Amino acid sequence: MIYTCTITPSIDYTTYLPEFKTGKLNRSDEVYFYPGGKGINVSRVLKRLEVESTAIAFAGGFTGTYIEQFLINEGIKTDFIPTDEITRINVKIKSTVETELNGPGPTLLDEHLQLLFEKVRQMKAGDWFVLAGRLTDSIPTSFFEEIAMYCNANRIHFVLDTSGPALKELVRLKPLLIKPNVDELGELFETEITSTQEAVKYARNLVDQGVEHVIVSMGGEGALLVTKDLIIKASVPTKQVVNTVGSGDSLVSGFIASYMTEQDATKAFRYGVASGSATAFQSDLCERDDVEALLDQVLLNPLFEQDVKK
Ligand SMILES: Nc1ncnc2c1ncn2[C@@H]1O[C@H](COP(=O)(O)OP(=O)(O)OP(=O)(O)O)[C@@H](O)[C@H]1O
Ligand SMILES: O=P(O)(O)OC[C@@]1(O)O[C@H](CO)[C@@H](O)[C@@H]1O
Repeated sequence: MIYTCTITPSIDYTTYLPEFKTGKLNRSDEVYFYPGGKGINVSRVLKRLEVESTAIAFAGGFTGTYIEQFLINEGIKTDFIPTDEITRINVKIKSTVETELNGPGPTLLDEHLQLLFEKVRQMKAGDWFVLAGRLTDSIPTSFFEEIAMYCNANRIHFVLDTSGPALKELVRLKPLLIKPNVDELGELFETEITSTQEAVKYARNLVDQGVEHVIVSMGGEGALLVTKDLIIKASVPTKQVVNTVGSGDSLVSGFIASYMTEQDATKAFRYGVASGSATAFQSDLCERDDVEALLDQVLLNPLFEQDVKK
C-alpha cells in the first residue's frame, strides 16, 4: 500500500481572471475549490493512474471536513488526524501570471505526532510512505528523522518531497526518491542554480549522500533524473499551460505508479514527467489518458559525467 502524508493540507481556492490588479477590487467568475497539499495531490493523481493509496493528513474545521469528503467521493482512502484549527485555504490566482498565497500549517502537539507514528508503525515491508509538502515549524525535524529511520529499518520505501531545513536533514536518511524543484535544490545548497550542469552537480551530491533517485524539476524547462548510474535530462511537451499547481506532485505520482510495477527508473521518469506536464495543461490534476498521450513527447537525453563536468 502507498501512504501519502500531508502535514499541511489545504483547500486550493483557484480563480481565473484575465488581469489581476494589486490594490484594486478584482472580480472573477471562474473559481474552483480543489483539495490540496502535496501528499493529497499525490493520492489524487495515483487514483487517476489506477493506483490505490491512503491519504494521511492533519486536518480540522469545515475545510478539513470538505477535503476529506472530497477525497472519499473520489474513491480515495483517507486516514485523517483531526486538529482543532481550521485547515488553511491557499489562494491560487491564475491571470497573466500565476500568483499563490499559502496559509500557515497547523500547530501540532505531541499527541498528534504520536498518532501519526502509530500509523507508520502499522505499515509493512514493501509499503510506500510519501511525505510531501511543508512540514510545520511546530514539529521538530528529529520527529521526521525517526520516521525515516523507522521506514529504513522496516523496508518501507520512503519518498520525500519537501523543502527547507527538514529536507537538508532528511536526505541523509537515504530516501528512495526526492523531487526538489531547481529553486529548492539551490536553497538546499545555499546557492542559485543557473545551469543544467550545476543542477546535476548538486543532485549528484545528494545521490552520494545515499538518496536513490533525485529528480530535479524545472517547470517548462523539463526535469533531470540523477541516480548512481544515470543522468538523464527530460524535455517536456509544449502546449498552452493552464494551471501548474500540483504538477510537481503529479511527477512524483507518475514516477511511483510506474516504478512500483516495473522497477525501471528511466521509464518511471518519463511517466512522471508526462504526468507533470499533463497536469500543467489543465485546471485540475491529470488523468491517465492525458498522461499516456504525452509519453512520446517527453524526450529523454542521457548526459555523461564528463560532459556535465565541462
Ligand atoms: N510550462 C510547462 N510546460 C510543460 N510541462 C510543465 C510546465 N510546468 C511544469 N511542467 C511539468 O511539471 C513538472 C513539475 O514542474 P515544476 O518544476 O513546476 O514542479 P513544482 O515546482 O514542484 O510544482 P508544484 O509545487 O506546483 O507541484 C515538470 O517537470 C514538467 O513535467
Ligand atoms: O505550503 P506547501 O505545503 O509547501 O505547498 C502547498 C501547495 O501549494 O502545494 C500544492 C501543489 O504542489 C498545492 O496543492 C498546495 O496549495
